Amino acid sequence: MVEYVTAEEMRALEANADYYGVSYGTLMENAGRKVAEVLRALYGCKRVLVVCGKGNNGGDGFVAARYLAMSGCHVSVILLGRASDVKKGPAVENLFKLRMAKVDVMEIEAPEMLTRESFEACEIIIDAILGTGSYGVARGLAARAINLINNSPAIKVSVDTPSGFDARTGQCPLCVKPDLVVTFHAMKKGLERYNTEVVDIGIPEKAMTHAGPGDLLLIKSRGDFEHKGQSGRVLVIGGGPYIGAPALTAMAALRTGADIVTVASPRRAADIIASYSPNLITYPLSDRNKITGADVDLLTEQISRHDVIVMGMGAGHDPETLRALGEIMKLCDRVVLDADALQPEMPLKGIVTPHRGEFRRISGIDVAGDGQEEAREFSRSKNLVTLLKGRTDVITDGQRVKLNSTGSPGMTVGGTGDVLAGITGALYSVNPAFEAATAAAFISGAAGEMAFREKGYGLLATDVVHCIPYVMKEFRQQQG
Ligand SMILES: NC(=O)C1=CN([C@@H]2O[C@H](COP(=O)(O)OP(=O)(O)OC[C@H]3O[C@@H](n4cnc5c(N)ncnc54)[C@H](O)[C@@H]3O)[C@@H](O)[C@H]2O)[C@H](O)CC1
Ligand SMILES: [K+]
Repeated sequence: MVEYVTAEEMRALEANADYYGVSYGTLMENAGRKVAEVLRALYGCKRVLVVCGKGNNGGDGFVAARYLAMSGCHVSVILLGRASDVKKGPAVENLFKLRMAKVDVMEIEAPEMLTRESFEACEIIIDAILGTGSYGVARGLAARAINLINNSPAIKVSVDTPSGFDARTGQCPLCVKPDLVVTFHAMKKGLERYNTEVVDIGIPEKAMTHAGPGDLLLIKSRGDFEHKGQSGRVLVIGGGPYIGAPALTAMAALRTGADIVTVASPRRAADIIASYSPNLITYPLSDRNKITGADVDLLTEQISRHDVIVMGMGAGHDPETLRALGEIMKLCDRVVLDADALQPEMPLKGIVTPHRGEFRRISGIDVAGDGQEEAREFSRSKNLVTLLKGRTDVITDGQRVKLNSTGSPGMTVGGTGDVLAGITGALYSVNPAFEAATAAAFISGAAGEMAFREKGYGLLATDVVHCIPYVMKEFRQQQG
């Protein structure tokens, strides 16, 4: 079965590869070298013209040109722009390396410099103008070059995608018509219509199996929206015998980017939480000490005014409370269930975030190994997403499985599970469940690592909450 990846998924894989030790530069070196190897194997060493864009696709072209030149081929390079326009990072480095290898690079500063002759004195043209970063119809110098390439009698080899190909739509209004496409790592939708070779460029297994910064690229959070409330409205239903748990969940949801977080708790807990932080809106329930059946109707309106409901933390095991939680769950669409809401008789749905003991309680299964198969089967049978917490977390929707190994020994302190539930709820309010749970596990663990670096074993769950925005900012900044 052909496995496809989207442009966004490739960007996420690249970011995870970099995080797991295979840098962008190494990926580009591997990509360009593979293009040169495939081309030499198929066509031998002909006169080659490499046409490069300003982005990383062009960077691959610089690397391919260097390898072909070093193996004795006659290579010339056209850059559609000035050297100073080339994307910072591995592309610029490889333009420098290419020039150090004494390969001539012609910088095109004006369209009239691109003439039919430029594309005729060669037998092979490598099209490294646009790759997965292309959007919309090819324009400017790229459009002119595409037309001239297509009018040339030379063999055309496209790097990653034919330039002008929109990897989001698979459409190609104005595209290079290649004899061969050498695409990286996996097929892209729409490339089936070309003679395409998929080459491995060394993306490590862990970049695919484990959560990483790339998974933050696949989700939206505050900053991706304009108006208040668009970044998600989370209702936390919990508290009673315990008061801190729902407060930790709520603060974590705010720190992750939810716009509005309301805590619905029994009256005593609600009063204390309201005094704990002015950032939190509290909604006192009917009884002073525990969640009861009277709260089911009381909460109907609140539930309709929020995108996600995070339930269970600190609610206790009183039979009336558990019955009430089960009834409330039936009113919810998107829900994150944690702690006391994780009972076998409950109508479990949405995202469940059990540790192994809670997983045993809801599934009857004692997880032996890493829990992947057990969690996947449970998610499949219940049609929900399981985030099974452990030294390595397992996130699954019954089909896909992702592992998360961020986290620190200090996170055994009480409350970190409440924090994870809050992060999960905030992300689930504006993202699909599986992507939200994967990113939440990564963020929670990375925030725990940051807190551990600062506080060692003395870290508290509130320290983890404090680190959430720093972690999110750090990883999103790295992606540019
Ligand atoms: N996926 C991997 O593991 C690797 C991918 N590599 C290569 O990187 C490109 C993607 O690079 P990126 O910099 O994101 O974008 P592009 O180079 O494709 O293009 C960006 C460049 O082009 C301009 N632009 C965008 N759309 C258009 C348009 N319609 N018309 C004209 N110009 C356009 C934009 O302004 C930028 O300047 C991927 O395909 C791989 O080839 C890594 O190098 C190796 C690992
Ligand atoms: K290309």
